[in-house]
Amino acid sequence: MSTSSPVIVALDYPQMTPALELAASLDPGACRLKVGKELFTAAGPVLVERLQSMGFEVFLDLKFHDIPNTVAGALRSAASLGVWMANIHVSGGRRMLEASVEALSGVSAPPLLIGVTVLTSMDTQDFRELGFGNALPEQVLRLAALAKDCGLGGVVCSAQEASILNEQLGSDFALVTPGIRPAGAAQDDQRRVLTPAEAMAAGSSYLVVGRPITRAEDPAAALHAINESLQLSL
Ligand SMILES: O=C(O)c1cc(=O)[nH]c(=O)n1[C@@H]1O[C@H](COP(=O)(O)O)[C@@H](O)[C@H]1O
Repeated sequence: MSTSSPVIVALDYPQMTPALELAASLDPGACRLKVGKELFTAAGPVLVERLQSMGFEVFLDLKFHDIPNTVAGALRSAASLGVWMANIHVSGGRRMLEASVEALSGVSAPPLLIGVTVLTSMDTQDFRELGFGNALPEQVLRLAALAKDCGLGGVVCSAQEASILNEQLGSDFALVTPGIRPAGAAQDDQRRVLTPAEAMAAGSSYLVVGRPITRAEDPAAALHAINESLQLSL
């Protein structure tokens, strides 16, 4: 099932059971689901298939970052699971990005291929420590422009960078934004954050939301409140 909600709920759980319980409490018409490194390492492809058979579109967030041949193979495996979205690190460089696009070119109904720019857990200080000479938003724009040039469908970035990316790269390039926190919610380890409504106003295409939903007393109600704040009645 497809949904008009931009919300992707991050299922960051250590095992299959709590992930399936949470999924069962949500409506596939009201969100998509993200399976990341922790859950996929524990539960594997079977879990992805279970979520899809419950009607959810799945973002397989394994952030591949390796030599071109290895990433291309990993993406072919992801595509064979029938996932809706998959991601790779743009900092793997042009040849890795082009090999990724090429790997999916022969696949029927391939996942939307998204490049990770600068993680939303990083702030300017973390970024400087890595020795980058330019400012953080400039680096996000540089990586996003490279991703677009290589044929990716969009990038993961902070919603704080969404308006500049939209302006420079056009609105048909998807912006997937984690670091979403409803007003008053704990920031946790995220650093570049915006509220759901602010992120949409800035030009985000999809909002990745984990703990504000999964750790809520009533996750379905927390998701509903976010959709309502976006004036979506689903
Ligand atoms: O690729 C991602 O999804 C991702 C990229 C990024 O820059 N920052 C980021 O937080 N994420 C993921 O988005 C989710 C955010 O979860 P919460 O911080 O709990 O809302 C986590 O599953 C992260 O792995």
